[in-house]
Amino acid sequence: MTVVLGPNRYGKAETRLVRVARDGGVHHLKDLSVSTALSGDMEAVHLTGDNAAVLPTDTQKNTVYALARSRGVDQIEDFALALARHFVDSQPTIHHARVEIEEYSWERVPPAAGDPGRRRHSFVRAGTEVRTCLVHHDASGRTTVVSGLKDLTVLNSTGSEFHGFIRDAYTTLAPTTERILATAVTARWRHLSPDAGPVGFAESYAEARRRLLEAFAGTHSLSLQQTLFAMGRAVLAARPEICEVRLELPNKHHFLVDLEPFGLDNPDEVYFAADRPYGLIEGAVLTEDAPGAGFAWE
Ligand SMILES: O=c1[nH]c(=O)c2[nH]c(=O)[nH]c2[nH]1
Repeated sequence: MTVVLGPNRYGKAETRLVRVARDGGVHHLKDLSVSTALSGDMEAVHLTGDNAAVLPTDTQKNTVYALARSRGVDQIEDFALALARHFVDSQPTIHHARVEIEEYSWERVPPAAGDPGRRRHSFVRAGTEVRTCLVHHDASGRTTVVSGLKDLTVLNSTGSEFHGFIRDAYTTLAPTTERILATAVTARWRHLSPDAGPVGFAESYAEARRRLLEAFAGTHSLSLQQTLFAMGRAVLAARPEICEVRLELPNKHHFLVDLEPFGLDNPDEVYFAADRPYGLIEGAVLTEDAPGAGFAWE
């Protein structure tokens, strides 16, 4: 039997980077988790242990910190692109770089009563929402950028129905014209080009996020699948720099509690927020002319 080496990559996962930009006495915070993965001429290291082509994962981690200092960190997509290009362009044995970044957002602590000055260096974590990006760059100059977010938890307390579904021998679910619809959105969107056009990644991200929220809130939902498509379509309709949106929407079920044993009615008021199992609705929404994704999602 002959065996051969298949696809492989290696890197440093989840390098935690906090950067404080000091603008006089006013500080700005970036809080990131950066994962790098490289591939290229890696037959020898796998087959014989010859490390001559290997840029150590420790060096990859150091590069994250060094570039944070030498070029700063603004939009995570731009930072990921700089890292990916650095690895591929500086090392002949590295043919492909994959850089994935998560950004945790912080808000300023509000000013105290009677102290109108804004807080200059005190922050509070802004919820659980995480901004994400995934960048690929290879030695032939192909570059892809996927932006996104995860753990964006949203809830509509009305405007959601679910009925007309298949009923078989195992179906017990009652059709409903009134339910809570709640989900923790994971959304990722593929850019047509690695520079986000003239708007830049800051505005592109803010607007895509806004369209997702508007579509979730503004869709009278007959299913979470319908809401998923409406959310993806809303982003694509508003953002010409984006050609594909992929969504993962866990259905965070809220069950009306039966209060009859206690002599109480329950007119859509008291719910049990179930933890698991949960429905998981996943889908991609693309423009008709979206170019092939290549390695963008890998
Ligand atoms: O929006 C929904 N889609 C489903 O496919 C489904 N299945 C289910 O049990 N509840 C729901 N809700």
